[in-house]
Amino acid sequence: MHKKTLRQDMKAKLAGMSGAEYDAYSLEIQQRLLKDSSIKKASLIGLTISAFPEVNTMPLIEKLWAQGKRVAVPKCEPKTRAMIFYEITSFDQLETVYMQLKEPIPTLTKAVSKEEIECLIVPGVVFDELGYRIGFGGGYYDRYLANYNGICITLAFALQLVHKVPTDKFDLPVHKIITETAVIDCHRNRKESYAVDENSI
Ligand SMILES: Nc1nc2c(c(=O)[nH]1)N(C=O)[C@@H](CNc1ccc(C(=O)N[C@@H](CCC(=O)O)C(=O)O)cc1)CN2
Ligand SMILES: Nc1ncnc2c1ncn2[C@@H]1O[C@H](COP(=O)(O)OP(=O)(O)OP(=O)(O)O)[C@@H](O)[C@H]1O
Repeated sequence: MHKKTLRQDMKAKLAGMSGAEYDAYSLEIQQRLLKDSSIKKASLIGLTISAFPEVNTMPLIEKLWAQGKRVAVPKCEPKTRAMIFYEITSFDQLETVYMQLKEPIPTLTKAVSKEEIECLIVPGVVFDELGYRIGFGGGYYDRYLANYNGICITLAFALQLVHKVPTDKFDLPVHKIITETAVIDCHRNRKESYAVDENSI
């Protein structure tokens, strides 16, 4: 199925989730993430300010701050489709300027380089167990990840997983996907799937 159709179908499915499910699953995903070694090790984490029905990241950000971690969120550059991450220490440092997305106010925050971000929480709409994803179609993360060397984790509701996401050559998979029911080691799944491919030749 085409990326665009998969994206639209999933958005419709997500819209059918109840508020109670959204809250309970988001909390479960947050708790699983906070137990994960990649997050425990990281001192600067890059993530987005979620917009419903994305897994709620606002309570997560508060938890990260409470644990003494630094948090950086992206600002989009629509002309070039680039993103710059800025460290925020309060939700008062956010504004809505682009699409209904909350972004950091550059005059109140400090830009952080890609190399400083040890763990990046990557958003998206549809995912598979190898870590491939379909985002909102801006290509922002495909570009950002092209020369990113840290750990990439996605937070998703279990219903956002499909058997296989169609991929283009610029698509880069995440290392792990955390849902309310599982922590999926996509990196390992890819290694195993390549091994199966080789054995079948
Ligand atoms: N909460 C959250 N913040 C995020 C993302 C996200 O997925 N979630 N992003 C993740 O990347 C970036 C913003 N992504 C965007 C992706 C597409 C469009 C956009 O303009 N979409 C057009 C169609 C695409 C086009 O014009 O070619 C549209 O919907 O009309 C805007 C922002 C950064 N911030
Ligand atoms: N590394 C790249 N360099 C240049 N263009 C790219 C790159 N990656 C993706 N693109 C372009 O961006 C557009 C959007 O790609 P795609 O539909 O895969 O986005 P997405 O994965 O849904 O979005 P996002 O990465 O923002 O979550 C495509 O037209 C693609 O050609």
